[in-house]
Amino acid sequence: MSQRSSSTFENECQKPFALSSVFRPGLFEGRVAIVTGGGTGIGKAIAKELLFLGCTVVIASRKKDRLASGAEEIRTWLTHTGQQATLHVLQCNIRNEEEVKSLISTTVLTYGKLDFLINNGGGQFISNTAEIRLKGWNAVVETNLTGTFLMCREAYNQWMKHHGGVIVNMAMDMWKGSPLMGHSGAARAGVVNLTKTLGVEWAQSNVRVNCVAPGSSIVSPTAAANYGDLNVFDGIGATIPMKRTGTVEEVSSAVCFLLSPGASFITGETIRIDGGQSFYTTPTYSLPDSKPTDKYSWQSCFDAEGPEAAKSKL
Ligand SMILES: CCCCC/C=C/C(=O)SCCNC(=O)CCNC(=O)[C@H](O)C(C)(C)COP(=O)(O)OP(=O)(O)OC[C@H]1O[C@@H](n2cnc3c(N)ncnc32)[C@H](O)[C@@H]1OP(=O)(O)O
Ligand SMILES: NC(=O)C1=CN([C@@H]2O[C@H](COP(=O)(O)OP(=O)(O)OC[C@H]3O[C@@H](n4cnc5c(N)ncnc54)[C@H](OP(=O)(O)O)[C@@H]3O)[C@@H](O)[C@H]2O)C=CC1
Repeated sequence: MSQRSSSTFENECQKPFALSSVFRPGLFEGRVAIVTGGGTGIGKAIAKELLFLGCTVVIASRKKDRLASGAEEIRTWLTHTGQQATLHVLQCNIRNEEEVKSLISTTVLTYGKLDFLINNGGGQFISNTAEIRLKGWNAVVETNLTGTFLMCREAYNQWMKHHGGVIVNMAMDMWKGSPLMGHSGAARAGVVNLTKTLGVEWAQSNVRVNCVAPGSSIVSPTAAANYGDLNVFDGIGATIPMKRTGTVEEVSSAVCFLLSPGASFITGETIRIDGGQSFYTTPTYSLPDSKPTDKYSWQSCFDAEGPEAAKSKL
């Protein structure tokens, strides 16, 4: 079997506009999508790929400046691809119910429909759970779980209930717990569960709801900046069975597959995009040194309590 070397692949990718999707051009022509967090990182890659495939895309997030610079980059890129598609920018904090309602209604009013919702916007900060203040806990849970719920509910009630559609949610590698990201792990586990529920409840409306779960390994400058350390992804590749970090394109193509007719019998599912990391036992969080914890056995109780106490229980 011939094996393409990684350097060949890198060279291909350095031709920035030659390769923009593994899917066929025009696949999403006539479709309308909302991508939250579409101005940066993974969301920006999803927006680009959808546009490349002919979809009209609304990107939405909290910060005007991030949206504006993301949109400028996307438009320049789109021009170079030679493809024509519409990109629309709307400000929205997914934690705010009124803003979410308005994002969906503006999209439906402007473009007459809403086919795809990609709930990519989200995130968290790093902290031992014992040190998380209630405001910080609430901020992360509202962003990742409540924000996803609000977006799904409004997309469904305002459009998809009567017209069908596809939703893709965002989780993370929280399968074995999330040391130092307890708030986000709990919220994303909720998102995975919500995805299953909605997949069942909304099947009757021809709405599919799925989710992607990237490992803590998808390199983007904005994600790194969020942790105040541009090198935060260094060293992570070595802990992954595939021996490398992931790319934003590798998340985007999974999202596009889930949106496509090729996934038309898939709903309620979460796809891991983590190079096998979540199935591998090497911990990314090292436990602090501590003495062995207390063991339970009848003999140890007898030893601890002494023969008289044990006899008195007979
Ligand atoms: C280690 C490698 C990991 C690689 C894997 C990457 C995974 C990813 O998910 S990458 C995505 C990264 N991007 C983001 O996380 C962006 C979105 N995140 C945020 O905006 C914040 O983290 C947020 C969700 C907490 C929302 O922030 P904000 O809008 O400012 O929220 P509030 O003003 O309502 O509340 C802030 C509240 O939260 C606590 N807090 C925030 N940051 C920290 C921090 N760095 N350390 C400790 N606590 C923090 C704090 O309680 C804040 O309230 P105040 O105390 O009043 O400031
Ligand atoms: N990179 C990785 O390794 C992993 C990433 N993820 C998840 O993937 C998603 C994208 O992350 P990534 O691109 O890497 O990082 P980014 O920090 O670049 O993306 C986060 C995006 O979410 C938007 N956002 C955050 N809070 C809100 C909000 N309340 N309302 C609307 N938009 C919001 C941000 O825009 P703005 O600031 O303008 O609001 C930003 O565009 C996130 O949910 C992230 O947690 C999950 C696992 C691993």
